[in-house]
Amino acid sequence: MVKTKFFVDNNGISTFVINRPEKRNAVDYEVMTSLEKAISEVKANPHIKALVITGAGSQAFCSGGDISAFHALETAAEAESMLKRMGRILYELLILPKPTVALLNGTAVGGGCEIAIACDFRISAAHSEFGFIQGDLGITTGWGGGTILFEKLRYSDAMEMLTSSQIYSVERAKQVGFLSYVTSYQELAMRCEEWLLPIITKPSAVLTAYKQMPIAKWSQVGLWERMEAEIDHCSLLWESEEHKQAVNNRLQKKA
Ligand SMILES: CC[C@@H](C(=O)O)C(=O)SCCNC(=O)CCNC(=O)[C@H](O)C(C)(C)COP(=O)(O)OP(=O)(O)OC[C@H]1O[C@@H](n2cnc3c(N)ncnc32)[C@H](O)[C@@H]1OP(=O)(O)O
Repeated sequence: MVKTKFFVDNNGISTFVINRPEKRNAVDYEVMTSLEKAISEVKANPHIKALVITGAGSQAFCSGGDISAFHALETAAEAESMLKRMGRILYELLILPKPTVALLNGTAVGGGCEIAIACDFRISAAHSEFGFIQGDLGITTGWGGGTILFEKLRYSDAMEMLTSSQIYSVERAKQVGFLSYVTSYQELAMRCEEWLLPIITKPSAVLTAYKQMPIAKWSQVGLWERMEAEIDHCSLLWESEEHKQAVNNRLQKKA
């Protein structure tokens, strides 16, 4: 089965689907490569007005990094190369000069929440749940998503979401500003299109100009450098006994 899909509709809305429902749409190297390519295509293709990222099935949007695949990364240096690669992809997604939507068809945890927060909007199915659960694994966010969360949510809300590792319902996630809109799973695709319609019917130059406003700020405040610092911290924690034990427990389904 192909691990990702990418298509563009007649309105210029492109959709990237992580297609690993049996692994709750976990991100491995193949998924990373496809996402990297899709972002480049969206940036370069003048017919594409927006990018939607979603997951296959109704159970998960994305369960973060593929812990079976990344379990093999033992040292801080080994972890850093994977984390930095995905961090750069999320930075490119963040600064894409076109509107982006995380279409949350199900639960997002760990790096899944990092992908979601790198998008401009988060539209969710009513049954989804969200958690920056990295703290329970003895690490921090490692793809730069913590830094992005602090940019997009109120300080105390971002701080609580990250440090508590709690699972948020859609109600709570909407309350803290993590979500833009909630609908039923059945209506998700249709509502997303409706949501995007007043946006994608504007000239591309207008959309790009608006997107440039936060991008200029992020460049001034050295956002990428701050994401790199986050990645460095996570890499160091990666080689801790606490992290290795937590991942082993999860792989053996003890936690
Ligand atoms: C590495 C980067 C780092 C970052 O920088 O942020 C991270 O992303 S850390 C976070 C890593 N992710 C996790 O630890 C999440 C683990 N998964 C779960 O907590 C749960 O699966 C779920 C997402 C809450 C869904 O629960 P549920 O619907 O009950 O499914 P199962 O738990 O039964 O899983 C089904 C199936 O999928 C496999 N799976 C799930 N998540 C991952 C994953 N992240 N990597 C690899 N495989 C995953 C799980 O092992 C099951 O497989 P089988 O046993 O073969 O059926």
